[in-house]
Amino acid sequence: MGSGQWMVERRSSFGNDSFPKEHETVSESGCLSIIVLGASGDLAKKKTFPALYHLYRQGFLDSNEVHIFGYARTKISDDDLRDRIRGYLGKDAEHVSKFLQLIKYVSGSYDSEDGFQLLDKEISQHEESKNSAEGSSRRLFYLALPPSVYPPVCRMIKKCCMNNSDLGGWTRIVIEKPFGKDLESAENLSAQIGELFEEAQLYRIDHYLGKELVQNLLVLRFANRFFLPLWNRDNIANVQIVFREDFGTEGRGGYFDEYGIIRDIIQNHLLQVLCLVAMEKPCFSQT
Ligand SMILES: NC(=O)C1=CN([C@@H]2O[C@H](COP(=O)(O)OP(=O)(O)OC[C@H]3O[C@@H](n4cnc5c(N)ncnc54)[C@H](OP(=O)(O)O)[C@@H]3O)[C@@H](O)[C@H]2O)C=CC1
Ligand SMILES: O=C1O[C@H](COP(=O)(O)O)[C@@H](O)[C@H](O)[C@H]1O
Repeated sequence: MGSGQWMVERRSSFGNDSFPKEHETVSESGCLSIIVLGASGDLAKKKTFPALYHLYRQGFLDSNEVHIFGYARTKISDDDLRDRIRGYLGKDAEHVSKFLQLIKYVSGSYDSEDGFQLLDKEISQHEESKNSAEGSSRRLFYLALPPSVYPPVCRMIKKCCMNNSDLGGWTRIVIEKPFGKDLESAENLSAQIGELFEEAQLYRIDHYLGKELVQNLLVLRFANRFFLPLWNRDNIANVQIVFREDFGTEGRGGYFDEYGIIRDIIQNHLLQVLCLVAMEKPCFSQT
């Protein structure tokens, strides 16, 4: 299947015709607010904040423009959140401390306006303090939350927290896997979120596809002259994909009770790895 055909399929399956217009330019200057919803959780502490820290260390997040907000129901202070994530960031205490000062925590529920109005107030205050006359405001909402709360959270963002600066900018939503429990719930989620945001504002992600080892599987299989002719049923007796964690549930119990570890890992991460191990060479031709 070529890329042209893929676009057509994707439009119909997500029921939304508002893909980015190819030549549309979007302002990438001015104040940037990154809001991590579910900031008290496992994903936020182990992956999201460390990823933001690495972007900061590599110079992609300018402390003159960026502020990071954590949001969740747990009642903790800014410093409590900083203490929770400090140990996951790195060993350079000075840089870690500077990065942590960019983070503010707001507590509130996922389905009522009070918390989101407070969040909007905090973001707006930050924008007012940082914006120059020509700057625009960008708001990136990262949902480090179980899928069951995506719809209420998206409704609250739409109602209370959209960027409406006269100076332009954008509001974007990043959604983690798993995207629902099955086809029906995934389509249901898409329909609900699609009513609130344009497709161009939505980013569905799965961090396994970004792993170097996973990405290298394609190179190993299709660009390596030793493996290319040998990687087939005549030479491979069996394939085992092993997922191991050397720690316990660690606060994920509520989420696992609802979704289950199999849905959490197997139908996305591990099946993707299986596909990369076993699939035919991709066809890159255009249709
Ligand atoms: N952990 C990881 O490494 C990764 C996780 N993911 C995905 O990210 C999402 C969150 O995972 P993770 O952070 O591990 O899970 P957590 O159980 O740690 O949940 C994150 C936060 O969401 C809130 N929460 C948990 N359960 C519920 C619930 N039933 N209803 C409302 N709020 C709830 C809690 O915050 P509070 O109570 O303070 O509001 C919690 O701190 C999942 O969809 C998971 O598949 C994706 C990639 C990696
Ligand atoms: O998506 C998830 O993945 C992590 C494991 O990711 P890894 O990069 O550390 O291998 C898992 O711990 C988490 O429960 C799950 O939601």
